[in-house]
Amino acid sequence: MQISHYNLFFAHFFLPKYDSRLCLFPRSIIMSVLPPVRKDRIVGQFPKCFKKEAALNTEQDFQSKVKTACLQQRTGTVGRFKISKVIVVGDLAVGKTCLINRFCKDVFDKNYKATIGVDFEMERFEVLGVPFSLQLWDTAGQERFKCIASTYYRGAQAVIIVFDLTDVASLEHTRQWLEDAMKENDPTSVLLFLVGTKKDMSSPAQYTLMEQDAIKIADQMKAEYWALSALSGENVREFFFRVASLTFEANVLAELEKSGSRRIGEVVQISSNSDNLYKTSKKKQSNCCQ
Ligand SMILES: Nc1nc2c(ncn2[C@@H]2O[C@H](COP(=O)(O)OP(=O)(O)OP(=O)(O)O)[C@@H](O)[C@H]2O)c(=O)[nH]1
Ligand SMILES: [Mg+2]
Repeated sequence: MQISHYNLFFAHFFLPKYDSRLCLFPRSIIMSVLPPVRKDRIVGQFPKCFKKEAALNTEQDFQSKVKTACLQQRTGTVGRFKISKVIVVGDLAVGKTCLINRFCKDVFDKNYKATIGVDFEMERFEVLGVPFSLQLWDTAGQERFKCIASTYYRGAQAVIIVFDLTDVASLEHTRQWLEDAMKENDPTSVLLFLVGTKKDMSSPAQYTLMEQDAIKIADQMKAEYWALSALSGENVREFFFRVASLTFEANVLAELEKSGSRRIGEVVQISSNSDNLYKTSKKKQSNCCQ
């Protein structure tokens, strides 16, 4: 689903209850807007990282409490009406649009057409039997469009910082892109990915040198490193499956934590005042205002 500026205009003015921080739309809108999950978007196994030395997680499988929650359909808003926002940032012409287009539409355009402001694509997955949607925001790298694009950074659950494997300056600039993206987001809850594109254009010797530097930067940023090619498609699907799975797992864990803390609150209330079991929220409010 290619969203033009007219579509963004529509989203802003005609979806009034959209909460950009939580990425929550009313369920009726989600049901009518989202396409069904494609067969090739079903994630059954935990996707592997690209490089163990620059990975967010080196586990072989989803956490067992996540698998149990999915089996028991206890995933809260995940799988029902929550959409996770992913922003894609990086210098101009590094290949952000081509990367998204290769994954979402399986096309590649060799002609450069600068993104003006932002575009977004919606991708639906099914992870461990639970439907899960990613909203992929493709932002402009050109300086003159940066201020428009940066207004869409807020509320991201994952940030993909892209550089060109044949252009060392674009790798150096990734620190600045990270800083800008983090001004609008909570660094403790955002998943970071550092992605080198145009692998098909890089000679093995050039690639090895670039990868050493990229892994160092990824480590400092606490990001997961990937190298891929939108032209050949190498690693593109694997990468987005990894983004979807890690984001999904983080969302389910957050839901489990939320429902766990609600239960703990109830137990405290029951033992402290057995006369009225429904006073939990009032008591909490008065405590927090003291
Ligand atoms: N050989 C090769 N060329 C690529 C690859 N990815 C992108 N390109 C080319 O790089 C140029 C820029 O690609 P875009 O995807 O438009 O770059 P962008 O990062 O979206 O640029 P802005 O929208 O200006 O920020 C185009 O000419 C693409 O064809 C790749 O993996 N391999
Ligand atoms: Mg673009």
